[in-house]
Amino acid sequence: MSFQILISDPLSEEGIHPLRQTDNMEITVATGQSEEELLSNIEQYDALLVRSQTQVTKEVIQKGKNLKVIGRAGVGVDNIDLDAATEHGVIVVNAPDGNTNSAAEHTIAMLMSLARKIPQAFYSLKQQKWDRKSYVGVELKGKTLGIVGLGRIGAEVAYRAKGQRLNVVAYDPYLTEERADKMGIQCATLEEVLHQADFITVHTPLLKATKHIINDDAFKQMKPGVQIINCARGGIIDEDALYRAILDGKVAGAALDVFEEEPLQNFHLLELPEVIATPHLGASTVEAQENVAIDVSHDVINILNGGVARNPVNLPSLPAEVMKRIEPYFNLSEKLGTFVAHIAKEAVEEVNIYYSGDLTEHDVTPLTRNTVKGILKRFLGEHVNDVNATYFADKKDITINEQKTSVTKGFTNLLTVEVKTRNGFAKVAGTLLNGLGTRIVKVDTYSVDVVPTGNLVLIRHKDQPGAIGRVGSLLAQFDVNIATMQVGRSDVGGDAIMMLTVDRQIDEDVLVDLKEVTDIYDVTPIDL
Ligand SMILES: NC(=O)C1=CN([C@@H]2O[C@H](COP(=O)(O)OP(=O)(O)OC[C@H]3O[C@@H](n4cnc5c(N)ncnc54)[C@H](O)[C@@H]3O)[C@@H](O)[C@H]2O)C=CC1
Ligand SMILES: O=C(O)CCC(=O)C(=O)O
Repeated sequence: MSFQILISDPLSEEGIHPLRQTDNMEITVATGQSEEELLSNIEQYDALLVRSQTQVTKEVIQKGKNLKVIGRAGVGVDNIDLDAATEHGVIVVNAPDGNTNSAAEHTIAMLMSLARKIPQAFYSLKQQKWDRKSYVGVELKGKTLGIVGLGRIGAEVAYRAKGQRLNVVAYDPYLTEERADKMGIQCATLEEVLHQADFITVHTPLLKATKHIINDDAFKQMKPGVQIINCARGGIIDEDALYRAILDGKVAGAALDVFEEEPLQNFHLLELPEVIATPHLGASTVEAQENVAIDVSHDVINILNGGVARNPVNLPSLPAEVMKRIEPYFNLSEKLGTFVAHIAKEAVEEVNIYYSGDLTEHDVTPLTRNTVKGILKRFLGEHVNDVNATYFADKKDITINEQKTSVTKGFTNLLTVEVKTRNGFAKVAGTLLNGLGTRIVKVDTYSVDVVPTGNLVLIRHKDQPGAIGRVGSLLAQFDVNIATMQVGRSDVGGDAIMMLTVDRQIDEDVLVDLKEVTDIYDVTPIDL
C-alpha cells in the first residue's frame, strides 16, 4: 500500500530524506498554496506536513477524507484546528525539541539587539549617517530578566541569560521552587515578574489563558523603561496595548519575532523607533529545520505504517518504555471492546474497564482508548479510531471508568470490560498468555478459553442433554464447520452458554433457524 504525502510549507530537504527513502511514501511538495487550492486537492492525501504558514482549518480537515496524520515541523500547532482533527480521527504530531536551541538563541539575539539598539544603529549607518548619540544602550549585567513560560525554550533562555550575568525571575504554573533553585533562578508569580523585570520575554503557547496575558493592566504593573521580547506567539502580547505603552514612555523597547496576524499586515508597531522585529525567524536555522523535519517525517512514517507516534499532540504520549510494555495488549483491548459491544446489543451508556495483575503497573490510557474504539466501531463504523474514540464517547454521553484492581482470578494479567446498557450489564474478560497469545477467559460469569479472532457465535441456552448436538447438526446442515466449541453453565439444568468458532460468517437464515432450536434463548454472531 502506498501513501500520498503533501508538504505544503518549505521543509528542509535533508529533513524529509527519511520520507523519500521509504518505499511506500509518495511525496508532493506544493508550497504557498491558497486555502482554495489546498481544499481542492487535499482529498487525495494521507498525510499533510506543514510549518506555521499553512492554515489547516476545519474545512481542510473535513475535505481531507483520506487524511490520517498532520505533521507540524515545529512546536506551535495554533495553525491547525485540533478539535476538527480529533473529531475526524486525524492524528496531529509536532516536533517539540528540534528547534528549541534556535528559538532560545534568537531570543538572546533579540535581547542583546534591543539592549544595544543594534538594528536601529545599523539602519542609520546604512543611510550613511554617523550618529553615536541616538543609540546609547544599557548593560545586561545585573539587570533582571523576567520569563513568562519556563518550558523548553524558556529554560534555555534562562541558562543563556545567566551567562550574561542577568538575574532571572520566572513565572510558569508548573515551575517548582525546587527546580528554580536548581537552575539558579527565582520562581515568581506573574505579578512579581511584571514588577521586578527590566526585560520581559514570553515563552508560552498561545492558549485562551495566555492570549493577551501581557495587556494594558500588565504594562501598568511594569517598571518604567522595561523592554519586551516576544519570540513565542503573536497574541500573547496585546499589540495595541504595547503600542500605547511605548507611546506613553512606559516601555523603552520591544523585540518581536511573531505577530497577531502573519504575514504582518498592519505595520503600525514597526513605525515606532523603539521596536525591532524579525519575520518569525526563531526556528529558521539550518539545524532546527533539519531536526524538526526529520522528527515529523519519522512520526508520519510510523503512523502510516501502523506504528506508534512519538510526538502526538491530540493523543497522550507515553514514554517508549511504557508503550513497549502495553503494546502487546492493544489487540486484546480492542477485541474485548468489539466483543462486549456485540453481546450488549443495546446502546452503551457506561464502560467500566478493570485492569489487574501486570497491567496495574503501567499507564493504561492507550488501552482504554483502544477498548472504547472497539466498542464504538460496532455502532459508529470504521472511522472511529484511537484519536477520536473518547471524543465520540464524550459526545454520546458514555461514561468511561478505568480501574486497577488486585483481583487477578489466577491470571498474571487480566483485562475486564463491562458495559451498561438500558437492559443491564454485559461483561467479557481477556488475558495475554505468555508465549500463547491472547484469550477471552470470561463471558459474563462463564469461564471460557477462546482465541479472540475470526467468526464467533455466542449461544445462550438451557443446560439440557442434546442441546450441543442439535446446534452441531443444524450448522452441519448449512455447511458451517465448527472449529472450536466451549461450553459453560451456571449450574446443572440452569442457564448455559456455548462459544463457537466457525469457519465462515453465520448467514441470516442460519441465525433464524438456530434461534428456533429447542432450549436456545439467544444467538449472537460476533466478528472479531
Ligand atoms: N518564533 C519561533 O519561530 C518559535 C516559536 N516557538 C513558540 O515558543 C513557545 C514556547 O515553546 P516551547 O518552549 O517549546 O513550549 P513548551 O511547551 O516547552 O513550554 C511552554 C511553557 O509555557 C507554560 N505555560 C502555559 N500556560 C502558561 C501561563 N498561563 N502562564 C505562564 N506559563 C504558561 C507551560 O507550563 C510550559 O512550561 C510556543 O508558543 C512555540 O510555539 C517555538 C519554536 C520556534
Ligand atoms: O516553522 C517555523 O519556522 C516556525 C516555528 C514555530 O513557530 C514553532 O515551532 O512553534
